[in-house]
Order: sequence, then C-alpha cells, then structure tokens
Amino acid sequence: MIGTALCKNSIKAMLLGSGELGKEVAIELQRYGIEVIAVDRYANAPAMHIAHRSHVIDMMDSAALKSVIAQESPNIIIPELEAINTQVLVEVESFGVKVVPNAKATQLTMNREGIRRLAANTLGLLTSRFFFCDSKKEMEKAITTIGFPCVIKPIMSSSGHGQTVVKSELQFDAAWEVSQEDARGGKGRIIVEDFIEFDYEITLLTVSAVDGIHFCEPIGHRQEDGDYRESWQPQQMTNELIQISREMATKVVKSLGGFGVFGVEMFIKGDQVYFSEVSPRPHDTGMVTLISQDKSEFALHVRAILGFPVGSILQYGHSASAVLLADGHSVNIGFEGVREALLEAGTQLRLFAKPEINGQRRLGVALALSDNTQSALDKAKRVAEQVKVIF
Ligand SMILES: Nc1ncnc2c1ncn2[C@@H]1O[C@H](COP(=O)(O)OP(=O)(O)OP(=O)(O)O)[C@@H](O)[C@H]1O
Ligand SMILES: NCC(=O)N[C@@H]1O[C@H](COP(=O)([O-])[O-])[C@@H](O)[C@H]1O
Ligand SMILES: [Mg+2]
Repeated sequence: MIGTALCKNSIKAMLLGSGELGKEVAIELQRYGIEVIAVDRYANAPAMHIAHRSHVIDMMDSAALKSVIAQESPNIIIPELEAINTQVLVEVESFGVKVVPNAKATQLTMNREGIRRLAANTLGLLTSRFFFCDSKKEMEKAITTIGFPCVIKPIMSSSGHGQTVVKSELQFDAAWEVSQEDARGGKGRIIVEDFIEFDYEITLLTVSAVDGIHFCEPIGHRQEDGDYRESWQPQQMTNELIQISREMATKVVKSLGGFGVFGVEMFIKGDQVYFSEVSPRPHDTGMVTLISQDKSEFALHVRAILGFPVGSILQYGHSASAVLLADGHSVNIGFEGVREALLEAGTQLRLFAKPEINGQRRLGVALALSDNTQSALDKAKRVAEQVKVIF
C-alpha cells in the first residue's frame, strides 16, 4: 500500500527516461526497497546502471511503450524527460497505473502551448507576451507585433533545443530552420515570445505531498544556449518576491495536480515575477540540492510519490553546482584530473557514465558548499574545470 506500509516486492516503479536525474530518483526509490525498471532510448543510460532491469525503446512510439508497460506491469510510472508518448500515459492511467504526478500534467507540460495557455489564460499569471505560429510567415507577423529581441522555440523541445533569440530580420530564416530541425518529433508549431531582460531567473522547487505544499529555497541559475551551466541556492530575493513566486508556484502545482516535485521556472525583473515554464519532476538546476539540503529534490520526489510526508526541508547554506560539459564524438569516454578535483574541500563530484557522446553533452556535475554564493560557485567551477574529459 502506497503511503502506509511497504512490503517486499510490493511496488514496481518504471522510470521513463534514465538520465542523470533518473539515476538519483532510482537510488532514492531503492532506499525504500522499491523495484526499479529503467527505460530510455539508448542502452547503458545512467539510471540503468543501478536499476533492477532496463529496456531500450523509443518512448514516443505508442506500441513500443504499451508493450514494455504490459510486459513489466509497473504500479507507478515516473516520467523523467519530455520525449514520451503521453497519450499512452493517459490510457494506462485509466487502467489504474499511477502516473507521476498524473498523465494530464505530463501532457500539458511537454507542450509549451498547453502549459503557457494554462498559466497565462486560465490562471492569469504574468508571462512574456506570446504567439503560437505554424509557418515562417506567421512567425514574421508575430515578430512584427512583439519586436526585437524575441525568442523562438519549438512547442515540443527541451534543454534549449531549437531555440533562438532573434535580434534582427537577418535571423528569420535561420531561426525558423532551427526551430523545425531541432523540434522533438520533427517539424511543427513554434512559440514566439518577448525576450524578458530579467535581473535573474530562478527554479522554485515545489513539492506537493500528502502533508501539503513545501518549497525549497529558490535556486538561481545561468543558462547558455538554453541549457544550464551553473546553479546556486539560495538565490537572494526579497520576502515580497519570494511570496509572489510561492503563490504563483502554488497555483500552477495545484492546477496540475498530483504528488511530486515540480521545478517552477520564473524570471525576476524589478518587483515582477514572470512565470516561464514548469517541469512536473526534478529539475536539472536542482542537482544543487544533492549537496545543499538534507533531502535532495530526488529524495523529496520519491517521498511525495510514495505518499509519505515531506515533513521539513533543512537547507545547509550557500551552495552551487557547475556542469561538466564536453564536446566531441566517442563511445569510450574517460576522465582525468579526478584526484585533483576531489582535493577541493566542501565539494562533491558526480560523473554520470553516459556511454557515448555525439556533439555537446552533460557528463557530470560538480557540487559545492561554502560561506557565500560566489565562493560556492567558484569552488564548483574549479572542480568541474579540473576534470578533463578524454576520448
Ligand atoms: N522569453 C524569454 N526571455 C528571456 N530569456 C528566455 C526566454 N525564454 C527562455 N529564455 C532563456 O532560455 C532558457 C531556456 O528556456 P526554456 O526553459 O524555455 O527552454 P527549454 O528548452 O524548456 O529548457 P529546459 O528543458 O532546460 O527547461 C531560460 O532558462 C532562459 O534563460
Ligand atoms: N533539461 C532536462 C534535463 O536536464 N534532463 C536530464 O538530462 C537527461 C538527458 O541527457 P542527454 O541529452 O545527455 O541524454 C535526461 O534523461 C534527464 O536526466
Ligand atoms: Mg526551462
């Protein structure tokens, strides 16, 4: 029984997506004796290294996804990324399988149109101005209204794929091409939105659990090409801004429903908080919580999913994470400088052991605790820079 007692062999959880975030979720599930089935598009994905069993399938393929779910009969399905056929999740949920946080939320959030319309139109939250377009012509018309700079993104994409900040007409062709080439599942609809010149951006990790809504301290982060490079916690904010952010996050999380961690992304400009998007699962910038809190975002996710109370969240102080990003092509990835990196006090290193690299890929993360944000960031970056990826 979820939330009351755990019996040996009673709960089987299936992770859809088995990257670095899923690996930590798998570890936390296993701390409670849960059987873990890891699924992803490639073999030897990080969470597969420690799962009880694993399967390699295209999770966008309805038949393949249904077949693996039928074969394993999990009690809980935990989406870990966005490239999933969410219609299948809706179906299996109707047969009684628990989908985290629920199938509707996974559907709404994997499509920028779903979550943006919910936030801006239904919940009335402040967002950048936006238009959805189906052709280059429509895109050009939308940009005429929005002005420069603006941001173009496929409605189906993550980690900055297919995203361009458009500053002049000269970029129209390239921005459209990139949005079509790098969209998940191929060509399609895009969003054109105002570029917000924010003071800083945050992820507000919000946990919805049996004992209510809980917040982690806000996480600040720096992005490059739509992908995160460093994050830190706590991000300094006024009490008023924290209050507005929490109210916004509560509205979004309650409206999506279900239990789990939600990474609510927001832009802060002056005394205004813009809602950007939300992940109904742990967030990459939240990897900092592996060092900054007594319960990481992964531990919190698992508690909430299993129907256990979160209780309290103890934050240890100024913390940071810096990603270990590599560029190249190899199926034999090695690391040098680990010994030297580990000499830095108050730090930790996670190497994900991804089996191959084809272009740019995040292969690890450095974590640090210190007595102020800058020092934590410097430490984390020093550790990440010390480790050299060798092919
Ligand atoms: N309208 C905007 N104004 C200013 N910056 C933006 C805007 N939209 C996106 N960005 C920048 O690009 C980053 C990535 O954007 P977004 O989160 O929408 O992309 P994503 O592909 O969903 O990334 P992820 O999956 O990692 O969350 C943001 O964190 C922010 O730094
Ligand atoms: N912003 C989303 C995010 O960080 N997702 C994390 O990255 C993995 C994919 O990495 P890969 O592209 O190297 O396979 C995902 O499986 C998830 O853990
Ligand atoms: Mg984002």
